[in-house]
Amino acid sequence: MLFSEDRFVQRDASYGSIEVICGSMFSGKTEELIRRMRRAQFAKLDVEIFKPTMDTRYHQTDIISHDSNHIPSTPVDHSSAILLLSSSTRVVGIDEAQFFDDELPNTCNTLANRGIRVIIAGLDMDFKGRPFGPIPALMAIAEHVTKVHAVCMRCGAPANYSYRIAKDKQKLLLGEKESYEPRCRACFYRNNE
Ligand SMILES: Nc1ncnc2c1ncn2[C@@H]1O[C@H](COP(=O)(O)OP(=O)(O)O)[C@@H](O)[C@H]1O
Ligand SMILES: Cc1cn([C@H]2C[C@H](O)[C@@H](COP(=O)(O)O)O2)c(=O)[nH]c1=O
Ligand SMILES: [Zn+2]
Repeated sequence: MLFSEDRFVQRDASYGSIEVICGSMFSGKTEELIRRMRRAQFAKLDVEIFKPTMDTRYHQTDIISHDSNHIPSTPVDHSSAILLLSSSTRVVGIDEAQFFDDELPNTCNTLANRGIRVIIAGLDMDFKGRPFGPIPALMAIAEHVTKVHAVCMRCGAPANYSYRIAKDKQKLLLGEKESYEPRCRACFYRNNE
């Protein structure tokens, strides 16, 4: 079922909220983030979208999904910049949040306590199946967590792991289908132990 904004409205409008969209690569995190941001724009709310400067796979500024859906964003080096750049904003979106520093949860809390709706998209696990960056802490403090799934490239089941095809072992390796494929638990661990 699609996330519905109507299901959760703060009674005290001086407070906002935190939403996390997480899952494996190709699971539709960016598409879902774009969908929610576009609905906020249709509602004529001021929105700002941020991504980490290091994620330059498709475009210097735009956020672009694997289906070429896109929306403009502001690249930032550190989560503290998001606070400085969000003063007159009602809705803040953050993509590829797994790449941000450990201050991101505090930043998001500060924004939400200023009345801002914060929507975060990011990988919950790295290629080893381990929690990734600030995402687990964000999931803990969020009002809403949406876990989306890709389709396992081996068996067609819902996939929640990002299997790395490339031989590189370092945690950070930007890439797409040439380097990763989504897999279900069985197909991920059967070939990865
Ligand atoms: N194995 C797969 N499972 C699901 N979607 C896939 C797969 N491979 C490619 N896609 C495409 O990826 C799109 C999702 O892209 P995107 O929102 O950028 O995902 P994410 O941000 O989670 O990596 C899907 O709509 C689909 O067209
Ligand atoms: C699993 C994993 C992924 N990455 C990189 C690969 C991509 O550049 C992004 C994820 O992009 P998506 O929008 O979710 O498809 O993260 C990485 O650096 N390390 C990993 O373990
Ligand atoms: Zn599978």
